[in-house]
Amino acid sequence: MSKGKNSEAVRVVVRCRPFSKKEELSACENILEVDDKLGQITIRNPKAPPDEPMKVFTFDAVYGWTSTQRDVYDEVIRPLVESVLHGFNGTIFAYGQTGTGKTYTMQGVSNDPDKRGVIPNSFQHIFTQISRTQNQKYLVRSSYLEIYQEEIRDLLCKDNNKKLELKESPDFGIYVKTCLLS
Ligand SMILES: Nc1ncnc2c1ncn2[C@@H]1O[C@H](COP(=O)(O)OP(=O)(O)OP(=O)(O)O)[C@@H](O)[C@H]1O
Repeated sequence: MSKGKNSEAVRVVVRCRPFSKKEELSACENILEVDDKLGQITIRNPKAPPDEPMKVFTFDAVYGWTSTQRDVYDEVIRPLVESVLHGFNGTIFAYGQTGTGKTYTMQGVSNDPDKRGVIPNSFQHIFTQISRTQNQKYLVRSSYLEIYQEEIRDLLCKDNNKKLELKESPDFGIYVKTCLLS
């Protein structure tokens, strides 16, 4: 049976950011080609001998430097948030080297509606859906943690310098006690 493109349990999506001003000014060379139809990224090694084949990587979806926050939300995030609203679990995380655009994609620019990222767009999506629903109760819980250099901080806590401890319980597994829980 053929599967729809959003039916995989885990989807890996790559987004390539545009050159920064600094990279433009220093005439950095683009070595990537993004094929969003095939979900492929081709990497050209400028130092490789001419007969060496280029490296091609295939993902569930790829987004190039002209992709917008809306493209990413509508095609990748919206279906997952919809399924969460129907009671399924869902996780979105951004992974990548420093400066590659994780914060831009997840958070974006708050004072420009077109540049808002996954977090504000999914909040808007969830609360719009809740406001339109009648005869149904929702419970929305939120936490915002930073893990940096092996230390965990609760960014919703007034004292966000306080380090949280990693704990383990037979009932919940591994957890941290956030400000809301303590
Ligand atoms: N898709 C994009 N379009 C335009 N600008 C982008 C895009 N992605 C990232 N940028 C810009 O590139 C720079 C680096 O991005 P960002 O801070 O999101 O990287 P990061 O992966 O979160 O880095 P770090 O791991 O160091 O926190 C920022 O100036 C950001 O605005």
